[in-house]
Amino acid sequence: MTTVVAVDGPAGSGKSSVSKAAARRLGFAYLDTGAAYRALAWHVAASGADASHASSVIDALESFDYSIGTDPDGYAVHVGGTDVTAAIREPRVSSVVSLIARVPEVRAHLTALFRSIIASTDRPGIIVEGRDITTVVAPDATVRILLTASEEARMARRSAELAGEKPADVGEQLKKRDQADSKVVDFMTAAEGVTTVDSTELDVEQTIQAVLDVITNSAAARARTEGGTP
Ligand SMILES: Nc1ncnc2c1ncn2[C@@H]1O[C@H](COP(=O)(O)OP(=O)(O)O)[C@@H](O)[C@H]1O
Ligand SMILES: Nc1ccn([C@@H]2O[C@H](COP(=O)(O)OP(=O)(O)O)[C@@H](O)[C@H]2O)c(=O)n1
Repeated sequence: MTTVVAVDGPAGSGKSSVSKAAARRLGFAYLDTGAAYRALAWHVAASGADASHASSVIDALESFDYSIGTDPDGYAVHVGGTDVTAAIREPRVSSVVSLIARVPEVRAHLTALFRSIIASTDRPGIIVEGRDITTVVAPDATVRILLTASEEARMARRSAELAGEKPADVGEQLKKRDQADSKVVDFMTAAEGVTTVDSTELDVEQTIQAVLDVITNSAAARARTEGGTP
């Protein structure tokens, strides 16, 4: 049976870098669900539609021909024939993606897509990261983790990544996006059965180790329960 590891958390908490590294070490697949919301935001803009109109966004879903790889060593994101891997990280996409993510039809459509990608993985496990993986996409995942960090740490990390942008602007955008996103799904508090890893005081390697420890312990506990051992 495939081991499914669900990781949620706010922007800049380390979900994608840590999940990718952990997947690489375990020989697991890796699924970045935020990339799909970002790619749809890109597609809506490319179609000339208005991201703030739910009906236009729902219409754009019909022509949304999306694909993403699940190899943690390199995954390309495509919309139709266009490689949008880099374009979806641009601030113009980040600034509108929450408008897309708040539309229930979009969430239902993408959730079904994520579940089919999870079901078709050919590796022993898959790490899936986003905002609602532990609660909506895969609430029955083998391992469920909430990766957090203080707002200050997250803003500093994102500013370091976007070196060409003004740190104050990057921080403000991250804060606004988290506020908008958290009205739609709760990724700031751990749901029942979800283990919190706080990376504020950890470096990247320590965070990867903390996540790997949770995966090892939870998978072992799950195997004991399913094997009938008390
Ligand atoms: N303790 C840490 N844990 C995870 N990432 C860290 C840590 N310290 C610094 N970083 C850096 O912060 C950034 C986190 O970004 P990312 O993994 O994209 O987060 P998210 O996917 O949650 O938005 C990366 O550039 C990473 O190298
Ligand atoms: N499971 C998910 C993943 C992302 N999202 C949306 O997609 C956006 C981009 O997600 P992301 O994971 O790429 O963002 P970062 O945390 O990497 O900045 C978020 O701001 C949410 O609006 C979501 O609603 N549900």
